[in-house]
Amino acid sequence: MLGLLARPARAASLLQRCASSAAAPAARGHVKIVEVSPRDGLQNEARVVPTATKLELVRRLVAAGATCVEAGAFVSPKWVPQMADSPQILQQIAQQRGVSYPFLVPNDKGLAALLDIAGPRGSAPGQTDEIAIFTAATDAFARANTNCSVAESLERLAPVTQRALDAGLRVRGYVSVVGGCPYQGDVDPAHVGAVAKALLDMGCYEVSLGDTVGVATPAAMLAVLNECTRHAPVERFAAHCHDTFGTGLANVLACVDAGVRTVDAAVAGLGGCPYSPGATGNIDTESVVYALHESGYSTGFDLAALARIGGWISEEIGRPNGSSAGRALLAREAKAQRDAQKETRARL
Ligand SMILES: CC(C)(COP(=O)([O-])OP(=O)([O-])OC[C@H]1O[C@@H](n2cnc3c(N)ncnc32)[C@H](O)[C@@H]1OP(=O)([O-])[O-])[C@@H](O)C(=O)NCCC(=O)NCCSC(=O)C[C@@](C)(O)CC(=O)[O-]
Repeated sequence: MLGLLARPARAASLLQRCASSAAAPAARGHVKIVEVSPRDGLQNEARVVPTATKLELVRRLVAAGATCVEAGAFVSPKWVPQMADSPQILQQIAQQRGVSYPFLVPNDKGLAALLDIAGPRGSAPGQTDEIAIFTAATDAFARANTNCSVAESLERLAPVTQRALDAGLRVRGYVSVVGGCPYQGDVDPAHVGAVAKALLDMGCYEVSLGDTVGVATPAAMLAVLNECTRHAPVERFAAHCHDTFGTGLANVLACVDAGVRTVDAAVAGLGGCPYSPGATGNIDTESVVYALHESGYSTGFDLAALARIGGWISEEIGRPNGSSAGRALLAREAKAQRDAQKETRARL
């Protein structure tokens, strides 16, 4: 991929090819993208984003090829006001066959509220087939995020997980601050491995490794992955990278090279971390999809459609588009449209 940078003409034609088709060659297999923008991307927005906009974001992402969209969080609205309409989202989401819509659940109260709407799996309306539970690699971050230590959060989450599994839901786990903590600094990868193991032992089908504040490097993510894979095969782990220091995409690609086949990302690089000053959003889905397609992986996404969603949602919430890949694709599309109009006028 880096070779492209030195060859603008080839880069331009690759961009055009990427923008025109989701069906890039997939010689190296499929990477699942968990689109987290409706939840992780929007949760820190100070201005309330209308429920209809969130639903439209989910709808557009699925239309662009997403098969897993993290659609909201049944957390305390006192802690995260932006997620207060998650029950309405779950009720109103136009669910598509073959697409998962996980919701974050921090405790029994959140699960009870979700099950009140969703019911056991298979009982419509408003069903989801998946929840995501979350803890951290450090006590300081766990306290800031969930008001309890890591050990306490695991104790709290075990019965939540069991109850969700009994209701037929799949449970995904998150470990935050795997690459560094804004309060405690360095994080021991072996400790991340132990927390990830606890989530897997509980019944999580997968654990997403969150570089929450975007400080990890590829070497750091690989050290974490090495420790985690002492406990379970690499397919049980996902990469969740933020891009504060510009290493997000390199971290994702290093993890994929090491065998990770699920990557979390947010369109337009939406997001941020309320507990880490200056932390930027999630790695943008557009650059992840571009880099994966160009590296021979499939993702199922239509990159041009994704770029349009990034432009649209950025305008809706009044933020600059945080995806440089998305901005480039949109600029090229706009130029192609202008050229086509010029040509039409010239022919008349
Ligand atoms: C865990 C708690 C609830 C503990 O919060 P607490 O204050 O210790 O709990 P509490 O039991 O004392 O409850 C406080 C109030 O919240 C209510 N409450 C309690 N639970 C719920 C619930 N589920 N749904 C709705 N309301 C709830 C509860 O009823 C009570 O209301 P009051 O009685 O005062 O009116 C709180 O700390 C919380 O909600 N934290 C969530 C914070 C959060 O959502 N953070 C962002 C998601 S994690 C993340 O972004 C990282 C990730 C996943 O993306 C990966 C990465 O990047 O690393």
